[in-house]
Amino acid sequence: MTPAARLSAAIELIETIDAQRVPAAKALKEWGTAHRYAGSGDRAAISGLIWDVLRRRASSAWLMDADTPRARVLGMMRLERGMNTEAIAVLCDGGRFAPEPLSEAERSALTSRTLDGAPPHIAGDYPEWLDAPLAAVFGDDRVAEATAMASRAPLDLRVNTLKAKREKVLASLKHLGARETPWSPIGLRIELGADARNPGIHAEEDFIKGAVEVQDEGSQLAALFSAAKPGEQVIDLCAGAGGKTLALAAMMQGKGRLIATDHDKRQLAPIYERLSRAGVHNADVRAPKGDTDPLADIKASADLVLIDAPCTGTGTWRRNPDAKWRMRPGALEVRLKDQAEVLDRASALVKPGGRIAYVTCSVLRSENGDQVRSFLSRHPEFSIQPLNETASVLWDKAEDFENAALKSAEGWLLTPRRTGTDGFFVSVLKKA
Ligand SMILES: C[S@@+](CC[C@H](N)C(=O)[O-])C[C@H]1O[C@@H](n2cnc3c(N)ncnc32)[C@H](O)[C@@H]1O
Repeated sequence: MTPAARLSAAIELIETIDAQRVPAAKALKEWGTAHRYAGSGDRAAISGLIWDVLRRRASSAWLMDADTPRARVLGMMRLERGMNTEAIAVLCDGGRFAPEPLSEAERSALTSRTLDGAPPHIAGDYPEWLDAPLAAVFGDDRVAEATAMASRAPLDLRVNTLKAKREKVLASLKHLGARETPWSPIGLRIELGADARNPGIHAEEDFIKGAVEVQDEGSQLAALFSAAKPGEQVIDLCAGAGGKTLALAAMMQGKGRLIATDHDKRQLAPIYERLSRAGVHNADVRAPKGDTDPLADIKASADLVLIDAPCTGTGTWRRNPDAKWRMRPGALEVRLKDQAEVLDRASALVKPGGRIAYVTCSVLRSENGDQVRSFLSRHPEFSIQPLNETASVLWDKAEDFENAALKSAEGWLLTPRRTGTDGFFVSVLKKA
């Protein structure tokens, strides 16, 4: 397919997504099935166009002064891909399979309109109802923060120190353009291009042998800040697919007891194979069975309970721009209730002198600092570990990190703009 034909296909797909209100991933899959002649390069390029349109959905429509699929695709080419009017006109030449030529109104919008004067939720590309919550966290920086949250994310990897050292994996993944992450001492980063083609990390020997895992650097830092140590009893209470469990296991160097559970046993399904590939031998996965509590035998004995809390995922919008537009206030309410419940459950599992690491991949205060404050009012035996102590695990990077991340009385907030990671909140709570 020519670049122009790919653009036509993207416009057609956005029309389908709008008309049928289906998730973008589903629409892309169905399009692929119906257009078997399209090669993998075409599919990746078209997916890249769709994701970029979703990233800049509101600002592209504003720029073009028209909220149609075609206008949003054209506006995205200008805003996200940095193409000028002439370059866009070359693609839209009305030829076979190419989009129709640009109208006068489109030419004029692409050439002379800007985002000046656009309201924050349009310039920053987020749902209007989230303007007040984002303003509460970022104030006048919310457009810049949200713009970074709309940008494309790199592929981050965590080196599994149970099996390998970072220098060695770095050398063997050089051909993919891997380099060290800025903060995590065990992270590697591969920048991704505009097409949604992934670099095939799952087929690399390092991945197959368990020397690396895919994990955003923010998620790596959240695990590091929990300061899990060899010999401790550690519970990963919302273990899901096990991303944090694997990181905790590496920190524990195979010594001590690591218990992973989740209230939804289906979420745990991938964890068994991942633990085995990573060479973890001290993990005990406890899937819930009926109404029985899989942690019934644990009473105030854990050194550390990590809560990778169920949350709205606003911090991961750059990896899933579709989810951003689908988010509803009702979903936030449900998450807030879940978070309070999980925190209360954790409080009974931790021993005196032990700690809870409360983590979300959200930037919203109601899920982060507010949640911590209300937990402390219910459980005065807990207190917040000073933030500089939490960040001290970064050694020589700790000071730079303290200047980069956003600090509140309750914990650290990492954001794409400030730390170049997904958005993550981390608070460590110590039990007296
Ligand atoms: C952010 S995800 C976990 C991701 C995972 N830790 C990882 O790093 O791959 C949150 C998880 O919390 C689980 N969850 C939701 N409510 C819960 C509850 N009340 N108790 C335990 N887990 C819960 C969800 O099933 C989901 O798997």
